[in-house]
Amino acid sequence: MDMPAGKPCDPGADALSGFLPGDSLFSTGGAGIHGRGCLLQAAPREDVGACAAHLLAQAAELHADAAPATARATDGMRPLLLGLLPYDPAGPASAQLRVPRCLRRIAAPHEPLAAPGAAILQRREHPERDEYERAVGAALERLGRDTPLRKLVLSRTLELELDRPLDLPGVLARLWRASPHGHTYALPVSGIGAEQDYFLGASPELLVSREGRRVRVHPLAGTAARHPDAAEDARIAQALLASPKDRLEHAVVVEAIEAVLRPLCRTLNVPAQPGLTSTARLWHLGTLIEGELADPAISALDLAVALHPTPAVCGLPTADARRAIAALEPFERGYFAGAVGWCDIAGDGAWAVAIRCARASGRRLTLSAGAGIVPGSVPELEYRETGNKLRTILDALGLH
Ligand SMILES: C=C(O[C@H]1C=CC=C(C(=O)O)[C@@H]1O)C(=O)O
Repeated sequence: MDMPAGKPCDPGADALSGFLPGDSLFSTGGAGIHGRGCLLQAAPREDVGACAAHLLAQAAELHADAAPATARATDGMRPLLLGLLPYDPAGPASAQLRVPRCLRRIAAPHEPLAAPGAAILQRREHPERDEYERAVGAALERLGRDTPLRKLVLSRTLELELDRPLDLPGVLARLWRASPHGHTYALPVSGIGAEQDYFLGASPELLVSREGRRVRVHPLAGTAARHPDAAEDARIAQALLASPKDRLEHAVVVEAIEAVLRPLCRTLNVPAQPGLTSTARLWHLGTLIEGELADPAISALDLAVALHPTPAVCGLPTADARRAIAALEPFERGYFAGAVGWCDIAGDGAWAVAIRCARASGRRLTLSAGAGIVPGSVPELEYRETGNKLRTILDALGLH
């Protein structure tokens, strides 16, 4: 096992130019954590929280043994892990927890970034448009029946083969620049060295953050495509805020989150009305929920595990929605619609909903996006909405 301070960690002066195969990234707003290599890792199937606590305790011991050089190797940060939780804890993808060998804080890239210039050799939508729209129709039928199901999220994928391997540092820099208020992330998911598969993206949605007792959650649900004309863009945003269908889609998410957090918090503020959040391409309804933990031993990762999957990516009731999704989606979600983030040894951390993402394997990428279906959803519009969500990654690749 490599010691954390054995080698100096000098990934390069520029924010992401020194990003190497095996490195990890998670950013919130303008500040990022860049992890170099891997000191310890685990792929727990069950009890992710306990496994993380054990991993961090081991890391702390190693850090203590290498005390004088530790501050240099970890940029003064406490031992922390970067992690990825799959959408389905019982599915084939297992949770990934890794304590990087070295850590450093990095800032968002500020130079204008050239488009990567990759071209698409092959593209395949899975499911294809007709099949996706039929699945939305079938979901609407289920919602209309006498069932407890109130919402489910249906997704689709876009598989691409590029003419060259993905320029990961370049794409991450472009994702981060285009999502200055979101969470840009990249974690290795399998393979070794240059052959490493990555799960990457730029999520606008905070699943949960914890700092001491302070907890924040910022669920998003309800979407409209932005418009280049400012007046029209503002009109679209107001129409979204007033849309009963989108308000319902959003309210279901807030209700589920409140039900999880209320028993864990001694105070909890849940605004009665959603606000608006924007990305480069989309408007979303969002509600910032803030609270104070009753028990400070509950870590950011424990909270992420408790909340995941929210109805922003699954549905309500969760078990019914999960079953309906499994019946209607013809693919395995893997890490899409999971959670990605970090947690340190004090239990502080931040986790984003793993959306606006792709799994990359050399020249091959699988992009995924979903849309919340409630009574009143229109299959064609949900297809278009998922297309707009896929553009987060396509824009970063310089593709259309
Ligand atoms: C499931 C996704 O987005 C979620 C987050 C914001 C808005 C959503 C919506 O309006 O459907 C989704 O709940 C995705 O981007 O794949």
